[in-house]
Amino acid sequence: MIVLKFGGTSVGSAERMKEVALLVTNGKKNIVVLSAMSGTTNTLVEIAGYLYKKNYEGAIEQILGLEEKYNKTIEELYYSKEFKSKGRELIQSHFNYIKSFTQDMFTIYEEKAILAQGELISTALFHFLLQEQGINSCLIPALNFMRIDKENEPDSFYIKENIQREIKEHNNCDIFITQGFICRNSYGEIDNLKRGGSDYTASLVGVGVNAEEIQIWTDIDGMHNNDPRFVENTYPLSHISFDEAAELAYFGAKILHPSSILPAKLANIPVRLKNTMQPEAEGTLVSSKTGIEGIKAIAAKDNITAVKIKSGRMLLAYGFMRKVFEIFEMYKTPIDMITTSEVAVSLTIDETQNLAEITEELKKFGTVEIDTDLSIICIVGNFIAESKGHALQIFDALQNIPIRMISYGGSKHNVSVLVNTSDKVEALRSLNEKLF
Ligand SMILES: Nc1ncnc2c1ncn2[C@@H]1O[C@H](COP(=O)(O)OP(=O)(O)O)[C@@H](O)[C@H]1O
Ligand SMILES: N[C@@H](CC(=O)OP(=O)(O)O)C(=O)O
Repeated sequence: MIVLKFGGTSVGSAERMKEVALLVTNGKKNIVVLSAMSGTTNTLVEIAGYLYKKNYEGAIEQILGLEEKYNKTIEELYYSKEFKSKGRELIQSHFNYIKSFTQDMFTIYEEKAILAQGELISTALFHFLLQEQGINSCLIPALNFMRIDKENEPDSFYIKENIQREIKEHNNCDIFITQGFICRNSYGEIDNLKRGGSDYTASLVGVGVNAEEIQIWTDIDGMHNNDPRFVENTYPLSHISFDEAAELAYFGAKILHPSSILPAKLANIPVRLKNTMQPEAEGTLVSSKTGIEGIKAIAAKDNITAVKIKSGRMLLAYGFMRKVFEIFEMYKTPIDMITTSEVAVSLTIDETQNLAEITEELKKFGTVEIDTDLSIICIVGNFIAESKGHALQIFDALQNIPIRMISYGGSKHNVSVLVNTSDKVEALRSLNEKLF
């Protein structure tokens, strides 16, 4: 079995959906994971924003705009009157549900239910499309098998058991369609795997059914060596290892959700990144093979905050680091980079909801400085300990850029530098010129 995930741009119009239909019908029993049509989740987030503020006029305007977009898509998507009418009914029922929130209390639970509508609609529309084409497809609702636990981590055992049950129950189907992104939480409420989470769904589904391969179909021909949104002349990498892909995804390569590689790595299921608009392009294969030595790619992660704790008294004492880390653990805030000196510890975080409380706690150990608007530039590759010159190349490329922190040697796949976000694009371009 192969799991094929199509992102928002890949199902972003009637025309695109028809192309996806051609790609998934290759005679095999595949599982298709779909995101919401592009722009939908962003609009649903905006609608939720209006509803929180009780700005019903603003909410209704957005809701009607989105509904109209879907009604237009229906006209282009289906050929027969029967399916056009089925599509319209489906849209009406989802939008009546969304409109119902303009009359009631609005909390995070309602927000999550609204955000789920994008994937519920795209998968139902796609299922109708395959049915109209005479393809024997089945919808298997993600809300029946995708679950996260109290720590917001996927419940792998539950997912495996329930997706396999769903597939068995629909044994006569040729193509299985399910929603990316959405799930239930440990209380059974509708929840999600965070923005961009459909890749994560694909990976968890792939592991749940022990797939031959997990394919992530998007709007670019694979993982590029640098961020194509900021740098010209980037190129796709034909092969990278699980570790390299995980570092790139975590440090900002938007093509993959940060958590999507780990489940595939643990189950040793290859992940292939493909371009829906150019299916013949080779794409990128992510697997356990390490590949050649050297620098492979660069990514950047924004919205980084640096926290510096200065304490002449405590640092030399053993146990100091543990106390610092415990505070971040207490507030469930992951640390990305860390450096130490004799009198200070500097570290970076990207989740700042609890920064005020963390700062108060840290002040018990010394003075605390907070720096915002920073970016981590992550240089990824296979740096074996004996090889020389990589650091020199990197710092030569960054000679005109103020560097705030450096992390080298933490893993053999990653060198990270912290820069001001205002210098990020120049840093990415300069590294591109010097390294590739
Ligand atoms: N290193 C990279 N390689 C490829 N794409 C990247 C990279 N870094 C950022 N991107 C961006 O990721 C986009 C694809 O991700 P995304 O927009 O989430 O797709 P989808 O909607 O299919 O999930 C590309 O269009 C590209 O601009
Ligand atoms: N629709 C969700 C989930 C997702 O993964 O979308 P995409 O595959 O288009 O990045 C989002 O926009 O966050």
